[in-house]
Amino acid sequence: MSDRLIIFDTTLRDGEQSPGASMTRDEKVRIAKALERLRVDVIEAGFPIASPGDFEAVQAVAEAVRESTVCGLARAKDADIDRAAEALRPAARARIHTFIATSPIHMREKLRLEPDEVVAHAVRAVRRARRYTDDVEFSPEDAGRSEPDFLCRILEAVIAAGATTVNIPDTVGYALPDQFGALIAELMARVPNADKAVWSVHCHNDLGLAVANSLAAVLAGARQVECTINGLGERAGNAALEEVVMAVRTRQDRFPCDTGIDTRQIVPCSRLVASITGFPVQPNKAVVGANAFAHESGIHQDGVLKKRETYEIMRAEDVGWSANRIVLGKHSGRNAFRTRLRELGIEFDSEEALNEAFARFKELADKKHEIYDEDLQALVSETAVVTGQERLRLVYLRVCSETGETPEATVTVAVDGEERTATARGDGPVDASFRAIESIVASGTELLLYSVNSITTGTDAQGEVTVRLRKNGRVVNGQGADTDIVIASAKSYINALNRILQGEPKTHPQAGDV
Ligand SMILES: CC(=O)SCCNC(=O)CCNC(=O)[C@H](O)C(C)(C)COP(=O)(O)OP(=O)(O)OC[C@H]1O[C@@H](n2cnc3c(N)ncnc32)[C@H](O)[C@@H]1OP(=O)(O)O
Ligand SMILES: CC(C)C(=O)C(=O)O
Repeated sequence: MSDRLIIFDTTLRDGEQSPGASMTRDEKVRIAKALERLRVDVIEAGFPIASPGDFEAVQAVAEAVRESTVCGLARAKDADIDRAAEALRPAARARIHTFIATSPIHMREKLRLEPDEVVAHAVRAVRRARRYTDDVEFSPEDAGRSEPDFLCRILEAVIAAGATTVNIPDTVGYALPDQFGALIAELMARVPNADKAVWSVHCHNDLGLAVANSLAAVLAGARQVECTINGLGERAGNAALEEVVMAVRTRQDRFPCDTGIDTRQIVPCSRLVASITGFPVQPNKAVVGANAFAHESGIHQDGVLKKRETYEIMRAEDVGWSANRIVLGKHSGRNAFRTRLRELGIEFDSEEALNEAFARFKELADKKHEIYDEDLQALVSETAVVTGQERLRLVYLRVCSETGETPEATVTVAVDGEERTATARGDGPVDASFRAIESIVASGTELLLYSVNSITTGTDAQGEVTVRLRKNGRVVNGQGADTDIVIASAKSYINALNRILQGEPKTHPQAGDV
């Protein structure tokens, strides 16, 4: 049995199925490049038949990624498989992942097919996918609630038809670790041609057991785990990549295999996904939460100072947190700035992008005593968005907020380079600012979500604001960071409006134009 555990990342497909987490094509490419740096083996980039946008995103990821295999999802239908193959054509290594449900309830109530018909669809789909690539994965959806005898039958048939990976999904997060591990062991023992395929698992977190179930499966013999950054995914999410990878690595005394992941890229990748999707990472989240390596109580601090291993089972640096805290300030130069960002896994495409980020860093350093890694990451992800084709830019903001008075905001926005100013009152300083921006841009968008997170601690911490806007059924997220949360809010609002404008004809926004 192989000692390599294949990491199949599905942040861009199942992760995107988290309500509100949809990503643009360019955002998917940025995440895919980060996943490639993380050295994931397979990137599931989307479900090409789902929409023209999903097709283009899979195609763009297939063009951009050279090291990891790029995968597209397809139902057991000819049209889905042909569409996936078309989207994956530019890939250096392409995988088609086809699936059909095998549980009695799904076959009877959803597919309305007899078990024999399900087997026939599965075999036909795998054969068709093999016409396009040698790398074909098959999943019996809802395997966690399927009959083991039927699973054995369909898995033997798809392996004989050419499936090179068979993936056992616990689609509704129903399994328990001992039972799921036993199921994998049973299937691998009973399917006669089991050794012709890699065995994989895909677990959902409805009972908070996705990682535990995945690890139980690996101990039983599975050699691929499907997972997502920060555990994103449909409903309660999928197994978190960072937890699976670090559990296997930390407990090498129990696992007979290891991954090829560059673990130092885990935290930068987690932060990128959080900032693009607008789903912040909870501070107590394992591995990637802000408190994962923080020690608060005296007895723990005393122990760690004497010997780090008394209270730490992993090294913060090994997953991408920095060990040295105060590194950069307003007297630092470009080389220190570039070097620190390189240590965080961030590279600039051009000198212009570096200069743009450096200018923002200097502005921030003037306002803030200490610049933490999290500040830098927020600043760079903001720069990456800003250097795109932005049509609106915040030029000026003044807010007047006084006890007993209605807050008032005056805002100047450059619209395609032309500055416009407006003043508005609101229920609070943020509301007043948004109203002032609206009276300039007249976007007609609906605000679905507004959230503020403190990126670091202290009263001079940067606030990171996420807003979610909807227009004509299209939902976008915007982010902004600043030590002043009203400015961060205005930046995030304008960032979201820029995303709505992206790809639209370049006329000057007037009332209702955005
Ligand atoms: C467990 C998972 O996460 S699977 C992935 C889930 N992700 C998604 O569904 C996101 C993308 N989906 C979509 O955009 C749409 O559902 C589409 C484009 C795939 C299909 O859209 P529509 O054609 O309008 O069908 P709709 O979504 O209403 O229903 C699904 C149909 O696919 C059938 N179906 C579902 N799974 C499969 C399968 N694996 N193989 C074959 N047929 C299937 C259903 O029985 C149903 O058929 P019916 O229309 O004959 O009743
Ligand atoms: C397509 C399959 C693997 C899936 O996402 C699930 O069953 O949850």
